[in-house]
Amino acid sequence: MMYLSCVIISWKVTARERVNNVKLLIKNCYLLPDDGDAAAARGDLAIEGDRILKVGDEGELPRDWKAERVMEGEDYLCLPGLINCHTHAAMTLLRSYADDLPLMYWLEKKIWPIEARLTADDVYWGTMLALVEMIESGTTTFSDMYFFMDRAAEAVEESGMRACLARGLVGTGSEAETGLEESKEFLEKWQGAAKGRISIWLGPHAPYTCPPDYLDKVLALAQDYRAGIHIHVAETKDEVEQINKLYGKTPVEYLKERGVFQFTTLAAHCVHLTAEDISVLAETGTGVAHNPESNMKLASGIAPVPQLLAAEVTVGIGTDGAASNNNLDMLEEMRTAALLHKVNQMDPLTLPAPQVLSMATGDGARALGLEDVGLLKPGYKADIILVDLNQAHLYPRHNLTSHMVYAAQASDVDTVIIDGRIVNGKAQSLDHR
Ligand SMILES: CSC[C@H]1O[C@@H](n2cnc3c(O)ncnc32)[C@H](O)[C@@H]1O
Ligand SMILES: [Zn+2]
Repeated sequence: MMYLSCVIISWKVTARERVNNVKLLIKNCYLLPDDGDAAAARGDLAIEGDRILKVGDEGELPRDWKAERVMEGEDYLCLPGLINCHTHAAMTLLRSYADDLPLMYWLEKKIWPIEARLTADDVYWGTMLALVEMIESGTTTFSDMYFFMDRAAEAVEESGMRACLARGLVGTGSEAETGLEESKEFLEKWQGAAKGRISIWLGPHAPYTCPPDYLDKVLALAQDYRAGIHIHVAETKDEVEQINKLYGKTPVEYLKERGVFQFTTLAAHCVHLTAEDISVLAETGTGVAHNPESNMKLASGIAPVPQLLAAEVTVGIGTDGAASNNNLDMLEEMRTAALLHKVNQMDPLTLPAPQVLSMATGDGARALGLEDVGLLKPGYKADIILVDLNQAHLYPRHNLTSHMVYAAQASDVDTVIIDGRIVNGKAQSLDHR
């Protein structure tokens, strides 16, 4: 833990000159066209405070507007920050701790026993490690479900990141009531904190850990606090069988019957769905967090993403925790999503690059109910990444959208801006070009 805290503190020091909400102008950078067409145009992007003021030709700069800081964008692609729709940040501490196992064995025999021994401090440092990894690889918002969430929220506040945080809730055993109490206190203390960068959700873990009477209590809390619900759904065949045995329903039917989908809901995984389940998710406006690498590694299956998209369900992308992935790299996750569904459908037209990039940005934001996040548009939050295109693997520049999905690497991310602030360590290099 000592070594980990030294690494993180040194990252914080490198990023010490975070630029605070100034008038920032990124000049002549590449901007992707809205329709993901081949040609990326060049243009300027202006930020004032926490918001985008102007992008390329969109919007007008006031005549007397003068940038306080100018960045030359010549070799940079400017993108909305990536949105990791489902993770368990502090599980970085369990990276490569238990691999090559199926979900339930992995959880019951390996993960839950060691999680029972984690302390609040562990969760702070594990979350901090995740934040460094996510920010340095271009993620600007994440949606998390774990415990000791006060400490996770502290880490988020310090890092400058945007996050939707949920205290995970298991409805059996002594933890059940404590979890509800803690969720209530968490909502009261942290909803809208860190200048609005933190949103608090409720995190009933899964249909198989949350019996009906417990889900009802969670929903009563959701009603009182107008909070969203973040839940694992239909992740494995075993889950579907177990819920069918218990309630004679699919996991989605079970949650629908309890009234879960009447609230803003983020359903993680959704691997094993019926056609009827997909209609329910579409009709209720439920967002889905697709986690292809975790689903592949735990051999849970392949989520019916093309079918969900055809039904107009909003699908974002997540990494899941670092113990089942084993990293938090959203560029890699995009590439996996695109390739997995093409080969699964035996159709290279499935999940084209522009669609996958939207899932990892604007669609992810919509799945998290963040209305002014995820797009480079005037009035939107200034959550922006600059990717350094001057890399052997990013030449020639035929199609920059494709480059982001199929060729870019985490280390290409140069500058990360969240809420108008530069939050990463490498960013200062731009100043000296
Ligand atoms: C109660 S806090 C969250 C809880 O979820 C566990 N978890 C991590 N990955 C998964 C997954 O893929 N499916 C179900 N549960 C998962 C994590 O270890 C925490 O205990
Ligand atoms: Zn998960």
